Amino acid sequence: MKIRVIGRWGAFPKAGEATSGYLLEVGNHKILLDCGSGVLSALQKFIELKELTSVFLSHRHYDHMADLGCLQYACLIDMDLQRRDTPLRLLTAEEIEEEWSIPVMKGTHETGVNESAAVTFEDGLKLTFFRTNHDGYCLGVRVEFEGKVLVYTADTRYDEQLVPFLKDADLLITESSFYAGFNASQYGHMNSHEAGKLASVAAAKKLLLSHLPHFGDTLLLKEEAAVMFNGEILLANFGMQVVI
Ligand SMILES: Nc1ccn([C@@H]2O[C@H](COP(=O)(O)O)[C@@H](O)[C@H]2O)c(=O)n1
Repeated sequence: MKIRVIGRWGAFPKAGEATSGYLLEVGNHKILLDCGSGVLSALQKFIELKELTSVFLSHRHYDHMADLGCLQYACLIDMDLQRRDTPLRLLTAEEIEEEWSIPVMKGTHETGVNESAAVTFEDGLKLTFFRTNHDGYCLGVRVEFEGKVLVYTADTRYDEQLVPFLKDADLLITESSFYAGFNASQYGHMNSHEAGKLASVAAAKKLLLSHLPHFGDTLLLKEEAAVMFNGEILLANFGMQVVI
């Protein structure tokens, strides 16, 4: 499994970068985990959009799905120009409140997902979803393939109820929206200590800190998380690829 950081910022993108987006390449799949602001442009530095096979949307906050509409247009154009023969599969966290629906368009096909259903592909790739502790309906995803495990928590408060879904991940991607000591929970998020603690309690092998704050020295996040987690810690950087 290969995972590349396409967008690493919370809330809004820094100049020339993007908010949440991670490209997962596994078997014949190219799956985008979240499609925040700036992701569509940044993604094309690495692949052509017609190569994408699926997109997982954790929740319907702009920093996780702002570029979805334009991605749908790209798929429509690629279908019309016969550059894409299969519609892009959108795996979207079911929005209980149904405040936003995703338009039906040629080139994309939506499948609502929730915490009680897994998606299994023919080659054995399995995606299992779990509800996180965020404001609104937000799902994390556990990806399993040929004995390797990747977990992406998306947005969440620190919550040990998540641990069974994170257990023994070869790579755990968590948010680290604030610095140690800050009450991140009030905003539905985690600070760096909490990210490290979650990785430790879940016995993750490697931790990738992302969904970063727009203030302070983000290098500190890694040092702070290391107080709570003894394993390898990576701080998300644009274009960084991790192989597990
Ligand atoms: N006082 C605040 C409030 C929020 N943030 C950040 O804004 C983002 C909000 O994103 P949601 O996913 O909760 O919609 C998030 O990155 C928060 O950390 C902040 O920095 N300060």
